[in-house]
Amino acid sequence: MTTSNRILLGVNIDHVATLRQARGTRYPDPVKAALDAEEAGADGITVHLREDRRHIQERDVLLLKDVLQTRMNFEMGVTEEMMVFAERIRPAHICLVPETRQELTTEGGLDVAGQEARIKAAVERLSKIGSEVSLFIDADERQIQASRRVGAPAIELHTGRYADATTPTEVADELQRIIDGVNCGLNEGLIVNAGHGLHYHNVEAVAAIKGINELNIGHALVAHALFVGFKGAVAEMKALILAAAKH
Ligand SMILES: CC(=O)[C@@H](O)[C@H](O)COP(=O)(O)O
Ligand SMILES: NCC(=O)COP(=O)(O)O
Repeated sequence: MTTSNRILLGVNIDHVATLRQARGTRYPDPVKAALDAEEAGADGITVHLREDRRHIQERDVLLLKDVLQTRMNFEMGVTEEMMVFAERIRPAHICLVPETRQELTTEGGLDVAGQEARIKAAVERLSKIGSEVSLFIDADERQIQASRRVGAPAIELHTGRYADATTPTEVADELQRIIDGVNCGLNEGLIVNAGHGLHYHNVEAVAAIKGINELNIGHALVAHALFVGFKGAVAEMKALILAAAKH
């Protein structure tokens, strides 16, 4: 069980691609954003190749595979098309996420407990290509224990409900749920990551949870980058989470 204060920042560049796709242009290029993020201290780059290709495209993933100095965390739905693509690019990390076409964003965690055989088969298949597989789940004991049973070495706890909480009580309850989830994951022997909806104003409490390995953050970074530049946005976030993790 790791209880060190070291915490990693995974920079999700999906929404750089969102801006590009909005006009069908060649810019802004998420590959450039990834390289800038690495220079500014990102420990890894996260991309979600959605089934509907609303932001990241295959071209982005293929280029990133060649140019990243850090490592790619490839988020994907559990579909045969994505399995085949992942086998082709062999990313260092793969995060299995739930996906529906109509959703605005990833609304909840993967139901691992409800489909253990299917997820176990996917984890086994993707582990064979040398990728570390994590499961994007809610901070729920049932899902965490199922994640361990299907053989995933890592989980990423969905922090969306915490990020969306409005009242102090709600925020405290959601934060406690994440803390309990982290402890449960560590007790199960899992690497515990977290992400979704994290922002400069809400990230410190999550970064301060002992034992979290990595935070994946995207939308807030891209939004802030409009005003301070991508490198500045990443460097600011990295400084914030490192300082919070030290306390
Ligand atoms: C799984 C997840 O949380 C990320 O992929 C992130 O949310 C990307 O943004 P969209 O959900 O808006 O595609
Ligand atoms: N898995 C979460 C992620 O990569 C980033 O989510 P968000 O910060 O864009 O909400």
